[in-house]
Amino acid sequence: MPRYAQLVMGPAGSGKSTYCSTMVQHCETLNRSVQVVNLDPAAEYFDYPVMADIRELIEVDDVMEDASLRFGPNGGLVYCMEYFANNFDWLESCLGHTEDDYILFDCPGQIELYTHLPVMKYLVEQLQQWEFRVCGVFLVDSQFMVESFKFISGVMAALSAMVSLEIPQCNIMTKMDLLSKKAKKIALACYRFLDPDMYSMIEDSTGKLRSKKFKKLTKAICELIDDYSIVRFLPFDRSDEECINIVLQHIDFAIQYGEDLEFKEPRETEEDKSQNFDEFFQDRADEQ
Ligand SMILES: Nc1nc2c(ncn2[C@@H]2O[C@H](COP(=O)(O)OP(=O)(O)OP(=O)(O)O)[C@@H](O)[C@H]2O)c(=O)[nH]1
Ligand SMILES: [Mg+2]
Repeated sequence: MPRYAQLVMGPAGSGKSTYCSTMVQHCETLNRSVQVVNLDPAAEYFDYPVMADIRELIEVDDVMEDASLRFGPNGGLVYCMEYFANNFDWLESCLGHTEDDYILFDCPGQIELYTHLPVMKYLVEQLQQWEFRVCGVFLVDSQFMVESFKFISGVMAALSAMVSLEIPQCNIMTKMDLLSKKAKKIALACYRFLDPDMYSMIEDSTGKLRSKKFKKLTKAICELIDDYSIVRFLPFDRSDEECINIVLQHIDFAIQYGEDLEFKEPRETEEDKSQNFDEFFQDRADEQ
């Protein structure tokens, strides 16, 4: 039986931990069992029950206090994640092996983990060896939509995670509830941000630039994103059950969740019913 995992990634403060707790609550109402693993060694607060917590293995504060290592918060976190990558047996013992596991991994917010460090790739490979089907879930704060430059960098971050992890990935625009009604309507109606139209981004962003060099560079970056044409976003509003459901369905589809679940009897078609009626009346006629 396959096991299922969502790797919840994204820049600091993009709403990863909130996404995990919202999903857990949503799945509870659907009567689906979903567990969460905290992979953020610097996490201080989250409001979901954890099945495993990386802080039991290593904590950033301990690394920073170590006089021989002398790391700051970011270096300390990278050290912790590398330590974690060398100790996957800890994770294996925490995960155990239940059939039809569905686990959310709440990852840290350091962007370099998704752009060029190999730790997340090692984790994906390890999970795949343990028969997990992994879907990347990359969160970007919807406040990024306010400015084209910010948005382009958000798209680039999502794209580098997609390219480096080589797994199905759903990109999600979080905190949609914070957008004003008008902004939300525009975002949803014209799909400019959800299905990025890089050519209108070029016009938007290069108009403000004076330097020709930067104009050219921005244009080249936008064209690169457009060439890949695989970055799309789903809106995520934690107060809207329908919205949460659509996101979950996309992810389930990407990892084919439910494909191996027990087969349910199809409903009888009209033809079957009439056949049964025919048999019934035949039996009654035979009896008489
Ligand atoms: N209104 C609103 N606030 C949100 C939403 N998601 C997250 N927040 C708030 O944004 C802040 C950061 O959210 P977190 O879930 O901690 O973000 P994170 O990505 O886990 O942050 P790090 O682990 O520090 O990288 C918190 O104050 C949340 O309450 C959302 O959908 N709507
Ligand atoms: Mg968090």
